[in-house]
Amino acid sequence: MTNNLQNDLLIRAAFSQPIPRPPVWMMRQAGRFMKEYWAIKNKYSFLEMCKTPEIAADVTMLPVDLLGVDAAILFSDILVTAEAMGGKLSFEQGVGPLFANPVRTWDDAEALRTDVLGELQYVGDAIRVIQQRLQGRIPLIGFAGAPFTVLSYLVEGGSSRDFKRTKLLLNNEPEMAHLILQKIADVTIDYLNMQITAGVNAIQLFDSWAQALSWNDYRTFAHTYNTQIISKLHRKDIPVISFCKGSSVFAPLMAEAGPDVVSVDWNADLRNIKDSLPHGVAVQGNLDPFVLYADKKVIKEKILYLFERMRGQEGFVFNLGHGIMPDIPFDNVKHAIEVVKEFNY
Ligand SMILES: Cc1c2[nH]c(c1CCC(=O)O)Cc1[nH]c(c(CCC(=O)O)c1C)Cc1[nH]c(c(CCC(=O)O)c1C)Cc1[nH]c(c(C)c1CCC(=O)O)C2
Repeated sequence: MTNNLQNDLLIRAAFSQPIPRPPVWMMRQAGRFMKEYWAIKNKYSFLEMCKTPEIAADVTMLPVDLLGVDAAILFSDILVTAEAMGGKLSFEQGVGPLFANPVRTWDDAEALRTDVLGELQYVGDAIRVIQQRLQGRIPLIGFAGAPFTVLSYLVEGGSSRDFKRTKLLLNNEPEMAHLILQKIADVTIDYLNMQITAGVNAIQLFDSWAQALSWNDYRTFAHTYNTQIISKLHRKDIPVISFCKGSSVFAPLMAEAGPDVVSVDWNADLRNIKDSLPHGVAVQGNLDPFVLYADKKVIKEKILYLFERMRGQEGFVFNLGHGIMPDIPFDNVKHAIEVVKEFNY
């Protein structure tokens, strides 16, 4: 495989090639647990940060410069596609994302736009600025939200604990759900291909809340669309990582959708998941992020336990089972990354 990266551990691990140690990056590695993030966040709104390429690049680079991770992830959000489609999106401090015009009727669903790449050009611009800063040191991961998870925010109007309205829609009005899901899938395909053209080195698809679904509903309302998206990416040598909370259960279906890597939450034993997947599908994960609140000695032990379980396995990317929480001590995150980087099989 050829690429011009100085550190291509992530790419090699994603394609299940031999590597001296697992690569490390962490979901939500650019965020509120860093005081340097707050220095920027106190001056701009979250969406302003996402939409100003220089600022998005500054934030993307924070964990690269301060933590020494093996991959950068674009600073953006999974909900920018839904905003471009017509959702009136805001992020309220302490509340999370809100859509002022939730999708509740057939008319709302039909009004969602799909020809929206023009409105997402700021993301391509940010990718180009970030790649100038990275200078090929490490890969840049682009990403998008998967249709089911994005639909849940559009329908609920924001975050939800039980996904009651979303499930009511899937159960009572499946055709309307499919209309919305297909529109989000179409936008996501264009959007990820645009990120690839702009220069990302890997892609992660976030279906964060798929755990809410039954197996059958996951297949009908999530898997179908994720499969479509992954099959329509102009991947060339760009690996695709598929993430959901619930991957401990849904990993077999996730692998069937055709990604290079399945990102696993912290419930399952990672080795058992790896062994259950078809040969050549890599895994990413799966430290419980709450371990990062613990003493440094404990953090190290839990990481080394995971590495022992994965000994002899190609196709392993170290990550958390879900994102870093905002109040996790920075020093603990840094310690975890150092433990991984000092490791050698
Ligand atoms: C579900 C989801 C969202 N966004 C995302 C997901 C999938 C990952 C996951 O399951 O956690 C993905 C995401 N969001 C953000 C990134 C940037 C890259 C990274 O560092 O990982 C990524 C990859 C920045 C962000 N996205 C958000 C922030 C916080 C904004 C702030 O500073 O207030 C950041 C840094 C806001 C956001 N965005 C979202 C929520 C629910 C919230 C509010 C809750 C929270 O704050 O954690 C939607």
